[in-house]
Amino acid sequence: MSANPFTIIATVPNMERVEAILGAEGARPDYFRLNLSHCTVQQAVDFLTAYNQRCGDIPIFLDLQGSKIRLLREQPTITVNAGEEVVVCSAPIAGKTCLLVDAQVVRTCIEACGTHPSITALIDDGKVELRLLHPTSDAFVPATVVRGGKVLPRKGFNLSPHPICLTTLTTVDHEFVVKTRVFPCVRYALSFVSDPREIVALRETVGRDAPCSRHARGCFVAAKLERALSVAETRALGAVSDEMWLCRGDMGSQLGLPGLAQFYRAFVHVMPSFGCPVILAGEVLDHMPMAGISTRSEVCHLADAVERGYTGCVLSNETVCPSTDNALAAIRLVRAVTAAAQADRIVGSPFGDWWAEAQRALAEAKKH
Ligand SMILES: Nc1ncnc2c1ncn2[C@@H]1O[C@H](COP(=O)(O)OP(=O)(O)OP(=O)(O)O)[C@@H](O)[C@H]1O
Ligand SMILES: CC(=O)C(=O)O
Repeated sequence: MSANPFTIIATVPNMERVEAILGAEGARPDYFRLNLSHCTVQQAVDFLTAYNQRCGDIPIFLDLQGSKIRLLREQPTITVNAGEEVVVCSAPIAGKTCLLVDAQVVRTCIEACGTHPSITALIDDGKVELRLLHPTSDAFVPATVVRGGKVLPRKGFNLSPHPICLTTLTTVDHEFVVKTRVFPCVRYALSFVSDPREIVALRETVGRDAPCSRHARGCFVAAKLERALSVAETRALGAVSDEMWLCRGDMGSQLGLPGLAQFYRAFVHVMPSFGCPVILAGEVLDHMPMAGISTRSEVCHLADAVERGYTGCVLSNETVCPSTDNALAAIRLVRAVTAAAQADRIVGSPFGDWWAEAQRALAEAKKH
């Protein structure tokens, strides 16, 4: 069997899922990922202590929130319906259906509503959509639900264009980094980056002497591309990052789905010039968590990802989903499909003649 250079990063919610994955045949990912937005600093440290003992030789990405906006931890789980009136606020208000965000985000929404008549907020990658209305108080922003659904704590809250640009780490991320840099297996992924100074600040916070600073530039950092950026801005991020993740969940909320398609079409051609590996993230096998089977479309897209030169993918819901069986099946399927799609495997497959013909066609196209 040929080597499969396509790497798999599997998101895990807890050590039980790590154990289940490690104990299963043929479902071993190359890296794990823990999203720090869903745990406290102490929970992250406890998890990493156990992880380090069990499988510290497998690097794990710690995903930092950066400038990503999320509903607060205190957000009650509720269902909102299309047409319903709700409010966006930072603390519960009696008699109103509240969507809780940081006070700074409420202020940002109020300012934005003053200058733009129609602002949309997308929650949980667009599963719930709000139209923000003219605010009459500085405590909340009224909104109408355009697309109803379940609202859960800590889900992403997207305003487009994304209103926060950082040049350094937030206080919360700083605390996570200081407490987790002692684990040699740790790598970092930074959400919603827009400025290379954020990456530099992260490496400086980790420091050269930290146990996880085992790479050429110190600690390993993946920049998560999730918002509208120019080619020059993306190149500048690529120049200081060890790899970049194209995060299509949030990017789809930021650009809209037709916008994502337009951006994506051009992005793949510019990608080889970034000078660092690019990983595909967000809804890679979106049908697996619920259905336990992927669509043909998802499988073909994985083959395209190999062809385009993505060096791997991040599995999110696919491996945190309640069904361990479906999580294992997702990892196995990515492995099987991306291995089968490697050029040297196609040569010896029943499609070898197709591959030879494809190479001839590509060479011919290059001449013109
Ligand atoms: N450590 C965890 N504890 C509890 N639930 C988790 C944990 N990690 C992930 N989840 C659940 O799985 C979902 C998918 O995880 P994931 O981290 O990929 O998505 P996310 O919250 O949308 O963030 P991002 O956009 O950064 O990927 C989360 O929204 C959350 O509901
Ligand atoms: C994975 C991720 O962060 C996204 O697709 O938005």
